[in-house]
Amino acid sequence: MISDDSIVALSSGRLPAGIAVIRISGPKTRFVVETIAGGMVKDRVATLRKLWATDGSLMDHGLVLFFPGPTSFTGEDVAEFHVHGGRAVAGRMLETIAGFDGVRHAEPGEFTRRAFLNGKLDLVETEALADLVNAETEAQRRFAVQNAEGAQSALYLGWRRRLIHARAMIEAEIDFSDEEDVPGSVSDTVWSDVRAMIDEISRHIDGFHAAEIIRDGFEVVILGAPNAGKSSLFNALARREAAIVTDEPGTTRDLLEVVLDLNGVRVRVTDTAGLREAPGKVEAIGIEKARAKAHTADLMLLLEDLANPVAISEIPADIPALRIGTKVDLLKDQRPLGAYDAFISTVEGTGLAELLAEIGGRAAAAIGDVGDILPSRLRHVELLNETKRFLASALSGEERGQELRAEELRLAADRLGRIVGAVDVEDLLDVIFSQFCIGK
Ligand SMILES: Nc1nc2c(c(=O)[nH]1)N(C=O)[C@@H](CNc1ccc(C(=O)N[C@@H](CCC(=O)O)C(=O)O)cc1)CN2
Ligand SMILES: Nc1nc2c(ncn2[C@@H]2O[C@H](COP(=O)(O)OP(=O)(O)OP(=O)(O)O)[C@@H](O)[C@H]2O)c(=O)[nH]1
Ligand SMILES: [Mg+2]
Repeated sequence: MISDDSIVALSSGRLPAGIAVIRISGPKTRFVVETIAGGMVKDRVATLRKLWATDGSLMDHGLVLFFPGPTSFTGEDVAEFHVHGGRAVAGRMLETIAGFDGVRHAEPGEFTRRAFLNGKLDLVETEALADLVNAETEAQRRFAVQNAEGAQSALYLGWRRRLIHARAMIEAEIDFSDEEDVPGSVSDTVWSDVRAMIDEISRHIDGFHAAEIIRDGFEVVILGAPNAGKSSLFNALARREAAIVTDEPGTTRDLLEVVLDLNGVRVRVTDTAGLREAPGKVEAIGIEKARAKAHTADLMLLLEDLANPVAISEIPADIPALRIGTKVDLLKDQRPLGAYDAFISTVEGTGLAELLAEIGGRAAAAIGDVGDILPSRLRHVELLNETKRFLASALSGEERGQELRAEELRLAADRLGRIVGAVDVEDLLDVIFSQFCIGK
């Protein structure tokens, strides 16, 4: 639904700020610029102008930019007013512009929605733009900017092109099947490419967990017996008193979380209740939560007090773990018994930098290599799985005949088209654009 309304919004952040950017898009843009800036400005060049309210009073003195459609961000005429970032200045500008006939305040993501509807961005690029605006870590930014530039879309469009070609080859073979000189090897080539594509898609889907780690963070869970020093390590990693520490076993009951940025990767560290038998009611619930949390971890830190080692039981075996000896300062000259991956003292600060480096290294390894193209939404994974299912069915369906197999190739290509928004996506748009803030 492309409406004729022009839309206006504050596109920059929280006020007050040095500068506020007010953006308008749509057919009324020229008229608005002419009226409030006292005439048009040169296309795509910043021009300093006095900005006049409808009642003839001066609103501000600011920079005006005009981008004529279709060569603008939205594809429509767009203008920007870069004004002083005061609340009253921006407020007066917005109300004045929204007061023009045919101009209204924009909905969240509405500029980007217009860019999508005018073919400036596909759906995957649009989602990546939302990720770019929300990126907090360097890994999130790198990943989002690459996809906003079309890397992920190019992969899906490449597969789609191959399938459209494959289907054309199969259909040509059907049409000419009476003629002797169409070699069977054409369809052999096609089906071996389909098989290769299934492998490529599977490998790509396997990368989803890395994408989730980039977005949600690498999950580190601290586990151990009561008093092992879990909360003390948690506070040292958080660099603040995030958890209560006492010498009473059973101090921590609930899960506590801090988010770290380790070399540009989001890492979430959870402190847990000490694991032990026969605790009180509240602590028992905490211990249950700790055990459940361990199962979703990317890395477990299993803490043992070297002065009083208590190994913990029933820890998930399939999740990577580091066994850490704590309170190494209390050992004096004794050598610790047992195989530990690290020794720490939160009192003296021993081993903490090394532990942090180890966690950071594992988190970096878990997100894969810079430039890897990963599915960035569950939506992509679901459609890729459907694509794969149609391909597998086409590949194994010899007895069903070439027509049906060609149709399955079409359905597979369709699913890829749906990921980038080339086909049948009207129902997705409200969900996707509601992820944006106003002014984007
Ligand atoms: N001031 C300002 N900064 C901004 C934006 C903006 O809208 N305004 N952007 C907004 O997100 C981003 C830049 N993205 C943009 C993308 C396309 C076009 C644009 O005018 N595209 C035309 C012409 C392309 C060309 O000349 O190469 C087009 O696609 O046809 C402008 C900005 C980030 N910084
Ligand atoms: N000497 C020494 N004492 C420590 C060290 N780390 C923690 N402690 C002490 O050990 C006691 C327990 O520490 P916590 O961090 O609360 O232990 P916890 O594992 O969180 O305990 P629960 O929450 O009860 O499961 C406190 O008295 C701490 O001061 C350390 O590195 N050296
Ligand atoms: Mg604790």
